Amino acid sequence: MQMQELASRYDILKVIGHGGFSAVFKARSKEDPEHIVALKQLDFVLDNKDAKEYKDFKDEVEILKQLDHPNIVKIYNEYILDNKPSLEMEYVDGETLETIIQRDGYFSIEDTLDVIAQMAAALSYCHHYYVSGNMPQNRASDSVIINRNAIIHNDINPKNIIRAKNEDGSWRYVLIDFGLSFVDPDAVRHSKKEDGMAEYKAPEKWNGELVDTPSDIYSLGIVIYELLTGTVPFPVKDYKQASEMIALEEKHKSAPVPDLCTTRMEAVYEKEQERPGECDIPGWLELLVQRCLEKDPLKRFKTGRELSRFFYNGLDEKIAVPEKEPETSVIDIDPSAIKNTAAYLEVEPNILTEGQHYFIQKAYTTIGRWNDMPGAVAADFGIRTADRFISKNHCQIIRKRDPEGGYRYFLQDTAPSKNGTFLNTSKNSTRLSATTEAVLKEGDYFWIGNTKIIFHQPGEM
Ligand SMILES: Nc1ncnc2c1ncn2[C@@H]1O[C@H](COP(=O)(O)OP(=O)(O)OP(=O)(O)O)[C@@H](O)[C@H]1O
Repeated sequence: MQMQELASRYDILKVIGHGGFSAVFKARSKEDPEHIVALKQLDFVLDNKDAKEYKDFKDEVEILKQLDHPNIVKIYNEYILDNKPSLEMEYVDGETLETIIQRDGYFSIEDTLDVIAQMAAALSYCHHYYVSGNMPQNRASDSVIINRNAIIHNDINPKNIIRAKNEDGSWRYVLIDFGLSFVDPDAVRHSKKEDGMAEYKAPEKWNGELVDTPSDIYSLGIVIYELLTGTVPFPVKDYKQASEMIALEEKHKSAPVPDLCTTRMEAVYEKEQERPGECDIPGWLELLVQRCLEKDPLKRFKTGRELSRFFYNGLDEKIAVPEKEPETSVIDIDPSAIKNTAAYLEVEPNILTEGQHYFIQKAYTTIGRWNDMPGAVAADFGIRTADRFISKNHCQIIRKRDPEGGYRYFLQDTAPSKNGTFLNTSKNSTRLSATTEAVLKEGDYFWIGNTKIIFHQPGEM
């Protein structure tokens, strides 16, 4: 790589990242040795400096240079060095949220609130930024969408938020990488065709509709969900699989978001190997995430400012949180009507017990006799039975992630139940000890009281 101009201007201190399309360096200006910068240089040789794309890019940089906010990376200048477009910006010394999530799994509530406060401030600033003077046209399909009243980031994801330490030890979260339409051919690929990373991409982007400030709110909502649970609501294993991408599009457009509290409790259990008591996400924060992830952009917070307002009202306990519907349901679903279901339990009907199915959706599913007394503690899976040998809280299924990304399921007796839980035996021969977690495979069955329950795992989603 020829780097004469670059080398004459800067001492390269470190290569921060080098992908297929650009390299980012930590560099020291030779002219001003106090000046440490991040320098992003495209692997793109510019042979025509009058090209329209390059002019647009320069215009965009001119506008982004004006942005001055503690939670937005400061852009200093753009140059052509060794025939390559290069962007000089503030060096943010820290780690991306992606790195932190990969290492730590998920964030505490307190740290998540800190991220939301700072990112809502950043978005509030750019979503209400008044652009004066000459400006590029609003190019809705391009990556940076600039009009007089808003700058849209358009590629919010955990790779583009860096956490740095302030002098007083507190965290500063900084939004980087406004998906400039020219600065990064990779961004062009992402944004012109895909408008940002697929797992963070708002439904209206998939639909090719007008992208506006609520699209950033959706992407930030996915990041908040991921901070709280360690996983995005709609994960993708392989981007190259067309069927996965079609399914992902469908999920963003129409699938309900998996319950935030349940997913967090599973993540806590997986990390701590200890059952969490209550979900620690405040009700108003659940509502905030739901509002960010509304499919219809008109139902989301319109801009960072609206999000911010809701956030501080939540902190001040000024948001009314509706009671959650109880999870236990008496509606029986026929599993054959559902393709590709998650694991479920089938109760074999007998003279005392109704046939039932129950889909396992949580890290712990308690199983016991159906109890409709008001205020009674009910098991997750209440078996409708007159069988008095089944306790109200008899046994449980524990769900754990396996290394391939699927789930494994275990049966455990409840500490111990009065009448025992019997796995894969004729009834009443080998009782599970209360400390055993017996692994379950498709077709395994167990007995509680006089009732047989069959475990099914037809292939996880
Ligand atoms: N201003 C900055 N200060 C410090 N590190 C930065 C700065 N800008 C980018 N980085 C880091 O440099 C690395 C490469 O960044 P870059 O934006 O090119 O890569 P990317 O996010 O992998 O690619 P893409 O832009 O195609 O999504 C990342 O680890 C990023 O966090």
